[in-house]
Amino acid sequence: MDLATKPPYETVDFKALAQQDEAFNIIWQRHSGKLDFQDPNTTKSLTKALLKVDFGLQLEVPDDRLCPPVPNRWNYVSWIHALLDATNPSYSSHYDPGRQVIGLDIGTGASAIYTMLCLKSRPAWTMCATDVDKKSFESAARNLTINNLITRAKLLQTIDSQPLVPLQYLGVNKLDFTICNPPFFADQTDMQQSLIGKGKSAKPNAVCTGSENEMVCRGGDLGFVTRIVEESLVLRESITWYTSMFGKMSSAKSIIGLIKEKGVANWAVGSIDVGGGTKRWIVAWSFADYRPCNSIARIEKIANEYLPFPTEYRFTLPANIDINAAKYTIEQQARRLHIRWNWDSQSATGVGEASGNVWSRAYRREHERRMRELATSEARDAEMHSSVEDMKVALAFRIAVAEITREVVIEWLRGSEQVLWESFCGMVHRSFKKP
Ligand SMILES: C[S@@+](CC[C@H](N)C(=O)[O-])C[C@H]1O[C@@H](n2cnc3c(N)ncnc32)[C@H](O)[C@@H]1O
Repeated sequence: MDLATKPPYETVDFKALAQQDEAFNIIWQRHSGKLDFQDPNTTKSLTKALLKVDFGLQLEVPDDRLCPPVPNRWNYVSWIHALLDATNPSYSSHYDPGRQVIGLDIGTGASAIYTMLCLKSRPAWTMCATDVDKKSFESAARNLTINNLITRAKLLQTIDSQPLVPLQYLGVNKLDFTICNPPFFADQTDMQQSLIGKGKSAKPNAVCTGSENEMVCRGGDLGFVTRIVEESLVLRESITWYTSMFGKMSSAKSIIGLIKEKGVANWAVGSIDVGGGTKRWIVAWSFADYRPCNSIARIEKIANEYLPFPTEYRFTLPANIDINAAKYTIEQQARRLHIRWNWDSQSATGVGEASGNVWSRAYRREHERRMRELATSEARDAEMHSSVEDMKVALAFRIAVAEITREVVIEWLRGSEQVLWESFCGMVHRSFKKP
C-alpha cells in the first residue's frame, strides 16, 4: 500500500499481523489469541510489529520510556496529511508528491514516532523534532538513524524554559505544521488516577510505560498547549497549522475557547478512536486563510460551539431545472463576475477567486460601465485579465454540480471573511430559486 495515502486505522487485525511478524506471533500464540494489553511486553511487541509490517520501520525504546500505540499515532498523522492536502495554493484536495513540507514534532519522545511516520509516508517532507529529556532525545536520534531518516530530520534538545516552537534555535523561518502529543497530566495524582481509570467508565485499554517527565507537566495537556497558543499569537503565520492531541475533551474545548477569544477564526477539530480504544482529540488552528473541508475540520462528536464555521454549502436543484441548464447557469454567472475563474466541463466543477464582494449590485454596475467604456473586446479581455492577475484574494471557492444527487456543492477554500462566504453562497443559491 502507498503510505502517502494510507487511510487511518479502524481496527487492527491481530491474527493477520501475527502471520507476518514472528516475534508478535510468539506472544499471540502464548496468549491463545487473547492479548493482555496490561503487559508491557505485549504492547511493545505489538507496536514493533505494526511499525515493521505496516511501515517498514524498526523501533528501539528504553524500557522506562513511552512505547507508543501505533494506530492512534498514525491516525493523527493521517489527519495531518488530509489537513495539509486540503489547504494549499493550488486548491487541489489531493496529495501532491512534489510539495515540500516541513513540520515540527514537539516532544518527539524516545520513539520519534510522529517524525518517523511523517518522513516515511511523505518522501518530500522534512521534520524538526524537539525534546527536553536527554534519554528520550538520544533514543529518538537512534531510531531515526537505524531507519535512515536522520538526514531529513533536524533534532533539537531543548530546556523547558525555551519556547515550545523554537524557530530561532532550529534555524528555520517557516513551518507548515506542528504535531504534538503533550504530557497529559498536571501531577502524579492526576496521572495515577487516570491510569486506574478514575472518573471513566472503564480502565484504560493499555498499560502506559511512560516515565513521569514524559507524562506530567505544569497544567497537563491544557497547560502545555496554552503555551503553544501564546507562542502562536506572536509567531502567527510563520507556522501554517499549529496542532496538538489532547487526552481530555475538556482540554480540547478549553483550547478552542482560548483561540476563539484571541480572535483566531480558522481552526479544525478531529478525534481519534480506534476500534473503541481510548479516545483522543486533535485541535489545529491557523492564522492563514486556507479553509479545510468539513470532513476534516468538523467532527460531529463535540458541541457545535466548538466547531469552526462550515466550509461547505449545498442545495438541491428544483425539480423543474435541467441539470445541464444548471451547469450552464453557474458557468455563465461566474464568467460575468470580475473574478479569476476556471471551469472544467467534464467534471462540472469550477474554482474561482474574488477580491471582495464583486457580485454586489453596485460593484457589477460599476464594472459593466467600465467594460462598456473600453472600445474593443480585446481591450476588455486585457483589462479583465490584468486586473485579476495580481489581485489580493479575499474569497476562493469551488462549485460542483453533482448529477446523481442533483445538488450544487460550494466549498470555501480560502478567505477570512465569513460574511463574504455566506453572501457568495446566498447569491449562487438565489439564482436557482423561483422568482
Ligand atoms: C507524552 S510524551 C509524547 C512522546 C511522543 N511524541 C509520542 O507521541 O509517543 C511527551 C513528550 O514531551 C516531552 N516534553 C516535555 N516538556 C517538553 C518541552 N518543554 N519541550 C519539548 N518536549 C517536552 C517529554 O519529554 C516527552 O517525550
